[in-house]
Amino acid sequence: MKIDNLPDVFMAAMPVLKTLEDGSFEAYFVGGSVRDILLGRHIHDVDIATSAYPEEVKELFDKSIDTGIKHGTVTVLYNGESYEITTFRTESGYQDFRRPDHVTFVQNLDEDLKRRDFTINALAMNTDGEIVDLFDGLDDLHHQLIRAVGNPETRFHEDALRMMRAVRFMSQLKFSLGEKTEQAIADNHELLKKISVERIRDEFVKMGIGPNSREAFQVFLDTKLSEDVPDFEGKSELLSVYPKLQFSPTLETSLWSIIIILLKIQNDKIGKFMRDWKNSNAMTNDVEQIVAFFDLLSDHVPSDYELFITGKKTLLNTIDVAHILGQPVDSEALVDRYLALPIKNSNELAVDGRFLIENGVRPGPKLGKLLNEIKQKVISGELENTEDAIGEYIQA
Ligand SMILES: Nc1ccn([C@@H]2O[C@H](COP(=O)(O)OP(=O)(O)OP(=O)(O)O)[C@@H](O)[C@H]2O)c(=O)n1
Repeated sequence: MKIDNLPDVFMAAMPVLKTLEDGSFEAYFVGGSVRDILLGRHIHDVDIATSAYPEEVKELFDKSIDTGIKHGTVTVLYNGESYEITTFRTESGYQDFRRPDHVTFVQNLDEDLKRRDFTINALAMNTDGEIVDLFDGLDDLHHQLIRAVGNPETRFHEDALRMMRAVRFMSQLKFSLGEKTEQAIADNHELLKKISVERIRDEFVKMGIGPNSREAFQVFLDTKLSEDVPDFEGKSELLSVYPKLQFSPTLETSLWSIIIILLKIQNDKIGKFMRDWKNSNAMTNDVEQIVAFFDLLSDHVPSDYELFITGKKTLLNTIDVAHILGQPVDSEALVDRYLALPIKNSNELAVDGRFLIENGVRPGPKLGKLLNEIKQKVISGELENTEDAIGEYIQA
C-alpha cells in the first residue's frame, strides 16, 4: 500500500529522512503516526527509525540532543521542529516486566518491528509513502482489532504496561481486543503490579477519556487488570457504575472529578487520592474545585457570589461533569447568569487595597474583610463598580 498526499507533519519531516538516506542509511516513519495516518486521525508528531547508529545520526545533523542515547534515540532539531530518531533495535534485558535496560542495535527494520507491542503499531512508512506491514497490521486496522505482535504473553512479559495500552487503544480508537490478546491479559494481569503508578495513570486517563471508554472499562474489569492498579480504592463500585454514564468524559479533570464523586471520596481525602495517583497539584486543585461546586449545585442554586468565586473554567467543567452523571442542571441559565455578573474576577474590581488605605482604611485584617464586602455588594448590584461609588461607601 502506498499513501499519496502525506499530511504536512510528515512532509515537514521528510528532509530529515532524506538526509539519513543520502548518508546511505535506511529511514522510516514508525509507530503511532503511521497507524494514525491510516485511520485519518490527527497527528501531532512523528517517530523516525533508522539503520544509522546514534553517533552516525549526530554526524549528519548540525543540531541534536542525546535524549535517550542508551536506547538509541537522538533528538534532531530541524527547521524549528524536533524529531526523535531511533536506531533499529531489539530489546533485551527486560527487568521485572518493565521497559528494557539494554537494547541491541540491529541493521534490519524487520527486527525492529518485531519487538513492538501491537500489529497496528508495528507499521512503517518509507519516504515514498509505502507501508511496510509484516504482521497484518493493515488488516487489523481494517477489522478494528488490537492484536499483539507474535505471542501476546511474551509482549506483556517484556512490558506489562502494554496490557493497559491495549485497553487504552480500545477506548481511543473504538477497537476490539483480539481473543488471544485479551486472554493473555486475563492470564497475566498481576504483572501490572510491577509498573509505576505514573505510567499506569497516563494510560488509565487516556482510556477514561476515550470515546469508547465504557467498553474499555468493561474489559479492564473483565480481565481483572483493574485489580492490579495501585491505590485505586472502590474500583468495583466505580466500574459497575461507569458503564451507565450518559457519555464519556473528554477532559482529564472531568474524569477525576467523576471518579471522586462516584467513589464518594470525602473532601479532606481528595488530595490524598489524587496524590496517590501522582497527579499534579494544579490538577488536584482543579478537581477539588469542580467536586466542591458539584456538591453545591446538588444542594442549591448558586448565588451570584458563589458563581463569581467558582469562575468560568470550573463552572463549565462542573456543568460537563453534571451532564455526564445525569444530574439535571440548567446550564444555560447558569452560564447566562455568570456572563451577566458585573465583575467576573477580582482584577475587574475598580478598587484595590491601596485605594482603601488612601481613603483612610487602616491596613490589617479589617481591610481584607471590607474589600470582600465591597466585592459582594458589587456582584449583587448593590454597589456600582466605580472608585466614586466605592469611595462614598467607605466614608459612610
Ligand atoms: N510499551 C510500548 C510502548 C511503545 N511501543 C512502540 O513504540 C511506538 C511509540 O510509542 P508511543 O509514542 O508510546 O505510543 P503510540 O503508539 O505512538 O501512541 P500515542 O502517541 O497515541 O500514545 C508504538 O507505536 C509501539 O510501536 C511498544 O512497542 N511498547
